[in-house]
Amino acid sequence: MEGFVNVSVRIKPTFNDEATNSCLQVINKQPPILLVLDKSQTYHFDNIFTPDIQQEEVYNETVKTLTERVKTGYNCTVFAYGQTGTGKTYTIGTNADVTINEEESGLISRTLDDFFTPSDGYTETEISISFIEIYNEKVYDLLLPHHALPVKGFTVQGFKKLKVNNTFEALEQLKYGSKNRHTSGTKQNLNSSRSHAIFSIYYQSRSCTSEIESKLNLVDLAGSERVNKTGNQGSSFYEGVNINKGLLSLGQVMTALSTNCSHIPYRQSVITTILQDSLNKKNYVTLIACVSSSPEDLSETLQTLEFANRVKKMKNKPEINHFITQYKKENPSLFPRGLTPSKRSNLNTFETPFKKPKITLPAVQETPYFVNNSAFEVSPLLSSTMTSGSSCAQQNFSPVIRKYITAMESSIVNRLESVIKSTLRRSKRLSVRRENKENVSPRISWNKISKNLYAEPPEGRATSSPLEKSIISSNSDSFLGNQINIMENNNGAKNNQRTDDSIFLVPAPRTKKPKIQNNSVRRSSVRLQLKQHVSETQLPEGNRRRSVRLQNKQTVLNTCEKTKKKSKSPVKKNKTAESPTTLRTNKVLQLLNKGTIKELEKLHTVGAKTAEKIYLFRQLKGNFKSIADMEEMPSWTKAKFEKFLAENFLRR
Ligand SMILES: Nc1ncnc2c1ncn2[C@@H]1O[C@H](COP(=O)(O)OP(=O)(O)OP(=O)(O)O)[C@@H](O)[C@H]1O
Repeated sequence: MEGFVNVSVRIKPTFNDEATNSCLQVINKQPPILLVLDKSQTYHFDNIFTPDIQQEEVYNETVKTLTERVKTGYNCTVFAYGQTGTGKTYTIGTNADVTINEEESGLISRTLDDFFTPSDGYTETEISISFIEIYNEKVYDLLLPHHALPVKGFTVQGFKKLKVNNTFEALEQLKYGSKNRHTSGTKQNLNSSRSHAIFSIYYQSRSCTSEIESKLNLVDLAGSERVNKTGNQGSSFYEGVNINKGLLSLGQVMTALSTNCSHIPYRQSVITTILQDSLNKKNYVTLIACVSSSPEDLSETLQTLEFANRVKKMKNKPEINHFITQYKKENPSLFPRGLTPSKRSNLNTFETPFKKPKITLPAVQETPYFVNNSAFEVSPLLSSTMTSGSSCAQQNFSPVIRKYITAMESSIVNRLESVIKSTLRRSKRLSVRRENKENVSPRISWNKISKNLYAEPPEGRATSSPLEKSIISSNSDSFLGNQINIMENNNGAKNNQRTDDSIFLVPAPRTKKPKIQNNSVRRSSVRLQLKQHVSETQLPEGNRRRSVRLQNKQTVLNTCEKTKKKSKSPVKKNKTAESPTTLRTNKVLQLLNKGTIKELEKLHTVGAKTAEKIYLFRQLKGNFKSIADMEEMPSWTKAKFEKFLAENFLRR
């Protein structure tokens, strides 16, 4: 597939008012060789179109093959390069009068005709077009002329990509865009293009075996010009500078590509930046160099021919943009060798290439799947799927997509069937047991039990939950003792079956630590009493501070003693103020104090480590000071635990 870039030269016809002498001569037709008379220099090109050659022949020799390649998944680009007024716009067909004369219609309209010719076999094709120009190094959308478009990376953002259904629609857009193009009259061309125009045709097709996304760029470059010849001044001069800048960087890119340079200077101008995806060796590139045979234009003609000659040296190895679905893997024999896998990176200027097919499934009636544990009804969709095999059989999808949908559906149906079967088996078992009047134990929802057990009754609720009630009202020793007995029995019999009463498996509640009168309160009361004492002694103003510092130590100690006595005085506990949680925990606590370490470990309310701690407490003849102590323990660190031991037990 490796080959040289296709380069053709088109010589513009000389008109009456121009010189009749020609500086160019075709000395051989096959292979075509062009001789520059004055310089005795020869050039070899793929095609040399003399002035008498018509548009149709130019198309057949240059773009027709590319159209076929685009249809098979290659990206292709055609450039028209040359001096101003040599027929680039005429050749490409980006002029506004494209539809006037069919014979003179350019490459664009002929290419569109080819794309809209119906192809053989079952293929869904979609043709879209875009038409942009680069004027003064800024990109403008000719189909949506407003502001300059931003270029991010190598991609133009926000240009209009229009889907067209026939050549006529596309040509209408071309005509509209051509009118929006920046043109002005120069000495050499009355309707000179002042911008580079890119007309892109996007081809997308889907068939039963493959999906293709590719594009053809037809680029009408602005003419290279010499300021002294064009006589441009002011803004036209500035336009000319930018045109030449773009053309120069294009030449440098081509040279870098032809000499296999590691760095390709794409970013030197906007035209090379946005054509980066087309100006590379992975795509087919065709150059049509338009020249004038007039001796006056000899230097420009030579420059154009030199450029074309450099491009001719560029070797490319086009890669197919064609991606074949899973089907190829399954049926490799159906696919010819040489089709390389898709390279989606080549399509970086495309927007989302394919719209995902919308799968509209028939409306589903809300019908229950399972009724009475023994029989079930299937929804209309499911039943149709299970019987017909595919709900999208009537949909207009390609065979490959249909195949995948069918596979997905069958896997869903299989799963549903297994669920239905298992549910039926279970319901059958239950009904048999009910018939035999067996005790069918309901399933225990541990979350529900824990909620019922530990949830604080909401405000205004008169009674607690049944479980709460039973625990609170029952004798703690007998109730909890029973539970331990049950557990011990179960453990002994290695019976893992849980009962509704095994409430100890529910995690312990965590309640807020009740506020305890701490030292700070005591200290503040001492300070108050000292203040009173000082005011009572009525010391002179100046000595008051000193006297406070020099307070008799005995006075302070006496005050502290009094406060201690006050705080130690028995406080009447309001039993009714204790919440059900506190009561419950107290009862658990009592059990913990009596039980052995094994019993403690069995209770999941505390972890094994905590059980050890509790046991250690007991060994130390300590007792839990409050509920808060026990409740906080699981989260304690070792240091905190040791501190607690030191403060509460070791001092005693
Ligand atoms: N092969 C041709 N046959 C008939 N007329 C031609 C041919 N080539 C060019 N012309 C005419 O020459 C004139 C200039 O051509 P055109 O505008 O295509 O040049 P250009 O290279 O695009 O110039 P510029 O770079 O300034 O835009 C046009 O009127 C066009 O019709």
